[in-house]
Amino acid sequence: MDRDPMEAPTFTTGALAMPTPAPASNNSGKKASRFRRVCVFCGSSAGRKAAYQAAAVQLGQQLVERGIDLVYGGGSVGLMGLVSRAVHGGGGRVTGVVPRSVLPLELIGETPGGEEVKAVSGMHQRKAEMARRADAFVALPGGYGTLEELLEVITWAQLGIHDKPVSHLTL
Ligand SMILES: C/C(=C\CNc1ncnc2c1ncn2[C@@H]1O[C@H](COP(=O)(O)O)[C@@H](O)[C@H]1O)CO
Repeated sequence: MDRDPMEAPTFTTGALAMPTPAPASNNSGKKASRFRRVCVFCGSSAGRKAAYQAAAVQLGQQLVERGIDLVYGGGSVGLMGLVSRAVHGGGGRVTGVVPRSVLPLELIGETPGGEEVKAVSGMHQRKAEMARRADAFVALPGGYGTLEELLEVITWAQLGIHDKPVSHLTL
């Protein structure tokens, strides 16, 4: 049976799940995680289903809940803006990595104030910088850009360039 598109999904991905059934708490009372910073790949548009937007917000909230910082492509638009605002709004730390050429396209309107924005010279530098800073990767729904980013880190894992967990959420 199809999932109700308005229903927020539950996150049970291996990458973010705790290794033990009874997670310890960190100093702030949040559930502890073995990941300090997670890279989220997602659409620069909001997508057709309300569930995509709900998932972006819920993932951001889950990161904050677990005390995990966010690194992402730095956009204020689409699902990228939703996840970053959810993390920042919840008190989490956000780092956006944006190619200078993409800044005017993806950082527009109300920018996610307070986040660290690292401007880089190109798309490849962005992916390398996000991968360097992250302990794990999660992909949400998106377009070709998201697909390209996800496949790149999968192939880097296959080649042994990194050994960080990669997961994607299908809705
Ligand atoms: C091979 C190179 C570039 C190939 N294209 C992209 N590579 C990486 N990131 C990209 C590319 N095109 C768009 N993006 C970014 O993905 C994000 C999500 O986009 P979506 O299409 O809405 O899913 C967004 O931030 C895009 O800038 C050169 O290395």
